[in-house]
Amino acid sequence: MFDTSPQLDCAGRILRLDVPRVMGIVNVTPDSFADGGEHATVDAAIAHGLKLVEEGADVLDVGGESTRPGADDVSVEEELNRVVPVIEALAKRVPIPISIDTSKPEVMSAAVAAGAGMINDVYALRREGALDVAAELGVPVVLMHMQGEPRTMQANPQYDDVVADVHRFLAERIFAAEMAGIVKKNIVVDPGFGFGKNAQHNLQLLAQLRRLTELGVPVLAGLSRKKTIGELTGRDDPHDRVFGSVAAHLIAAQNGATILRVHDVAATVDALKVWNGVAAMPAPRAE
Ligand SMILES: Nc1nc2ncc(COP(=O)(O)OP(=O)(O)O)nc2c(=O)[nH]1
Repeated sequence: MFDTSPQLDCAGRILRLDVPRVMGIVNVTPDSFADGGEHATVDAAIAHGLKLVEEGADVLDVGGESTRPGADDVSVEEELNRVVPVIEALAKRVPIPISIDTSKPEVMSAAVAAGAGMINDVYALRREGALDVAAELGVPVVLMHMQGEPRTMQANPQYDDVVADVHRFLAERIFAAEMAGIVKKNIVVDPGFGFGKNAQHNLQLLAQLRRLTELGVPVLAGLSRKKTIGELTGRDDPHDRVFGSVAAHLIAAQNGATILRVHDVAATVDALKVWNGVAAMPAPRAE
């Protein structure tokens, strides 16, 4: 019997989506909100990536520019200097797919040449040239919703209906990607928790995440250590938001997400082992 569950071919490295998978975050940045500066050097980032693989990550997401509210822009050259050596080294040393977290077409190309097999773009390929470059590279792409720009997006986000608005945006970006030549089986969508959303918006999106699975592509959820988790738990320090983040990602998995983007891989992997244990149980017999 052939396994018909969805999977992503990330430049030859397969990311199976038969069960929720864990994307480990490797921020090669001095200013990321949750772990800024902790893995900012090439060597530290490589070591961190190897640690996340040890902990059970199914894919690594390497990023060289913080997208937190108010973050400074990073030049193409600086971003390349941060991520390319890390991707090159990790691609040689780990068997799992590596994704590049960038919105710059030049960085997408260089990262894939260095061994990345997936593009994760918080701008959903809206930057000049990004759609064409992503189509040319032919690797899976994550299209994420953001309202506004990182610098200003949290000022006062407004929606008529955040779930419907995000759903509509992602449907439009899927269409744009397909028109550019990206095949639908290579597309993942992401509601963009915290990107132009307040806590209520984030919780509505999490509660109704299954609506996004109607788009017919895998859903990625990234709530790890984010402000909404802090507000709900009262944990001001992002490092103290592990338990809340794990709870949020289990709910995302329960609501249809099959890629979870996390800082705390070991904790999330253990939580998913419990979740998978229950999910594997036979459905209740009809009365
Ligand atoms: N697809 C996707 N990509 C993302 N990239 C960065 C961040 C922000 O989190 P982090 O990388 O931890 O922080 P920073 O952007 O400050 O480096 N969140 C997402 C997300 O929710 N979805």
